[in-house]
Amino acid sequence: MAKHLPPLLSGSQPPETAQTLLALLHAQGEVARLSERDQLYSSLLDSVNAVLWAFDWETRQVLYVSPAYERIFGRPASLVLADYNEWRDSIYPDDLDFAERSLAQVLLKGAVEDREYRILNASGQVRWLSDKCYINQQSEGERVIVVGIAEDITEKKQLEGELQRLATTDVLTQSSNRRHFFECARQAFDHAREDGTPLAFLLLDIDDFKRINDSYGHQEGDQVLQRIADSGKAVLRRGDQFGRIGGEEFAAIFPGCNAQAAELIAERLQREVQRLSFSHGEQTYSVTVSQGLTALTDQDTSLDDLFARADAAMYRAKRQGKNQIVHG
Ligand SMILES: Nc1nc2c(ncn2[C@@H]2O[C@H](COP(=O)(O)OP(=O)(O)OP(=O)(O)O)[C@@H](O)[C@H]2O)c(=O)[nH]1
Repeated sequence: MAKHLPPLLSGSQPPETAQTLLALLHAQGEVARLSERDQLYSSLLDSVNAVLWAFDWETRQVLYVSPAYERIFGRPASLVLADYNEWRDSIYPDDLDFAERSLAQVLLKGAVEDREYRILNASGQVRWLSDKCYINQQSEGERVIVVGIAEDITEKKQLEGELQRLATTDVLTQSSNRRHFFECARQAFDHAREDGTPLAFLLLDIDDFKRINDSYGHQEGDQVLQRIADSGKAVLRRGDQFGRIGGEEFAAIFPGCNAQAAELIAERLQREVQRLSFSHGEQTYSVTVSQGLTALTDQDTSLDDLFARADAAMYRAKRQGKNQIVHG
């Protein structure tokens, strides 16, 4: 038979002590929940590879940096909280102007999301940051707080650089590939036309390359291509562009260079290639190249004009006995 238990508390309201007890239990639960949430927030902040930050625009004071600051910058957070210049001084000198100007734009735009700059961390390592920032001002007249998220994108940048290198480089010779060479050459052509500056264009083709392949094998042929490309790169000046544009055909573009100056470079390259010595087993051999050279004229309307003249000149060099430079 069911027993009827006496009511724990009589009347509709619990006595005062019980109310206090309930309130305490409730508060304890709240505290536990809050500390759980706190732990969750701080472990989230810790795990992202980004610094969340807040900055008082008027007083130039950093109000908050999340734990990733110490990991990415390699410096104690207390220092940047005491002095904003800690952050400024970490910025890679070439990027400081951009970092400051783009931060100031947040006042006009409310948000600046395309800020990428480099920092030097405490051990002198360069790191790339994507530092987005936003105005956090509720109403007119309130102090301006800028908040931001500075993500470490160093690995992404390195990957982008590697992809860019792969997309623009000829795998065998590590010189520019055809597409990239002509892209750069077209830009150089446009600049030369705009600025009225000289420009020279060169085509180079290895002589009797088929015979090298047939006599010594394709791998040997590849080595010849690599060493000729190395000679090309060594002879060129900074700002010149050198590329492999076909099987055994290379091209170079010389911005700011007239026909005479380009001729000197082509002659140097011709000598460099003649000096190269190759060996296959007991045999040693050398190679020669034919070059077609031309310079920009007032009548040229596109890079194709220069290319056509250099190409015709190069074939003349072949017909005239190879191992020579012909002007077109
Ligand atoms: N090893 C190697 N050979 C290549 C590569 N690309 C093209 N070739 C070879 O380059 C040779 C070009 O031969 P041809 O166009 O007849 O020219 P050539 O023998 O140099 O004759 P000339 O241009 O008249 O001096 C061919 O045998 C191609 O197979 C490459 O990446 N590696």
